[in-house]
Amino acid sequence: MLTHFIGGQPVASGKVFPVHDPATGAMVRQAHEADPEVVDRAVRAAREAARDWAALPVGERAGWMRRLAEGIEARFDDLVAAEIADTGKPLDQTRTLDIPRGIANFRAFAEIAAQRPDDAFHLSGTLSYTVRRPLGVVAVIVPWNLPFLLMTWKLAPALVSGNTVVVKPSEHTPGSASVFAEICAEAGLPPGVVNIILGYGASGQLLVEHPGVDAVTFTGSTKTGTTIMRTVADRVKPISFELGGKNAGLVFDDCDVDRAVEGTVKSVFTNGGQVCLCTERMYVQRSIFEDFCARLAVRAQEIQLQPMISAEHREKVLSYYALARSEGAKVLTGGSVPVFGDHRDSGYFVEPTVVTGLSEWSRFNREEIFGPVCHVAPFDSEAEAIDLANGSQYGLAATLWTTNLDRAHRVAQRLEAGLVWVNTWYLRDLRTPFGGVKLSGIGREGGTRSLDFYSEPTTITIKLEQPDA
Ligand SMILES: NC(=O)C1=CN([C@@H]2O[C@H](COP(=O)(O)OP(=O)(O)OC[C@H]3O[C@@H](n4cnc5c(N)ncnc54)[C@H](O)[C@@H]3O)[C@@H](O)[C@H]2O)C=CC1
Ligand SMILES: O=C(O)/C=C/C=C(\O)C(=O)O
Repeated sequence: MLTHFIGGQPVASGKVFPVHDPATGAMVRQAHEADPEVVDRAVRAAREAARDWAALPVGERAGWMRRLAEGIEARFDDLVAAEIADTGKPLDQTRTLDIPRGIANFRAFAEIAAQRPDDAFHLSGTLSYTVRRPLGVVAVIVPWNLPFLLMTWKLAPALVSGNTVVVKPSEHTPGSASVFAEICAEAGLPPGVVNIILGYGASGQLLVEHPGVDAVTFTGSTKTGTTIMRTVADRVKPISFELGGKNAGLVFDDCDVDRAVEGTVKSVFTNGGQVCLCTERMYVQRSIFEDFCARLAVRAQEIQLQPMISAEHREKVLSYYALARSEGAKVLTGGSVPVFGDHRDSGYFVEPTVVTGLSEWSRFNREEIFGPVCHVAPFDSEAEAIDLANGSQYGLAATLWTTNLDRAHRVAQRLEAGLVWVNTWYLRDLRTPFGGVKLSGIGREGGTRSLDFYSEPTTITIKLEQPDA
């Protein structure tokens, strides 16, 4: 039974909820659900720890980040097991991406914070300099698709900046967060610096509306992002949001087609398509359209399947497969539920799916599906390709495939997206700004952008006495 982690201690509450293995549908564990009393207790614990934690020199907090990274390394296998039990991710991906990124997040932000120079300006007899103060208590609300990666992506910069935190992982994936609570305790992190509460969206709602919470960082659906925005509006709490995507991939006929097909397989199907950066709208130059579609459909049939996170999410993805048909799509591959003939038949799998033939105005091409699926459409000119890519209410990521360097720069700079990858997908440098435009989010995290969000600057200006001439 998983408990909350508050003030350095495991804490139980009245109600519990089940967590299922998406690969089999079986219940793997139960977890306590945070009620108003638990949420209040967690926020109070964070507030009590805030002053001493903020008072530590940044170098000491960076040292704590390195110790947490070592703690993750020591519990690597436990974290891998917890993440797979909750999500059904492939072992290889979990060992090479999800958990290593947790380690990298703590190490990267330890260095970025410790090495960041302070601002100072000298102007006609004045000296101005800036000191940065933490925000206080930060609510960290994260989703189920990359649970450990995304939690630590926010925790590391929040903590190294001097904030204390209350984290609420997704109700579908409390496992790795609970192992992380043990890591914090084993490392001897001061009680109350990291608090973790478990529960559904209602527990998250209680957390963000708590008057003791100073700021909210959230990754998840645009719908929940707008709810949180409304909730915190009265208190003008700072927010940082990474929300949904309906990302475009552009394939020009001067590309390396093998590379473009393989890259597209990754960008559409990684993590079962359950990454906000995944591509759902492919646009391919007409001269190579038929060949590209045929090759993508073949490769889609060969990939290792990953289940959808829940029965409900599978229904949502399948409803879009049905919608594609009703809107008149041609299904090139997939469109249904795979049959394994074993225990996976009670899991939450869907077939990787590639469709064509829909208009840009179809719901299928406008709404985030968040599954292993894409629509492929032809284009004739560079200008048309850019218009198609930009014709979305989302603007998180875009991918383009071309060997023409001028075109790569020209097109990349005209795409309305926070991130553009050229001849690759999901290549991350943790120092770069990360986030989206339009319905895809507010603000940027990554590198010093994260430190800017998790702290407030105070500018101090001193009038210097001029020496007598
Ligand atoms: N772009 C992204 O990164 C993600 C997008 N999604 C999309 O969202 C759809 C719904 O999935 P959900 O798991 O329901 O995502 P969600 O955005 O509702 O959940 C993310 C987190 O927010 C919490 N939450 C929910 N309501 C809240 C509230 N009012 N106040 C505070 N916290 C709250 C949840 O418990 C979870 O920890 C998916 O089908 C998918 O399309 C889901 C996860 C990540
Ligand atoms: O930071 C990363 O590398 C990945 C981020 C992915 C998301 O924010 C998401 O899928 O929601």
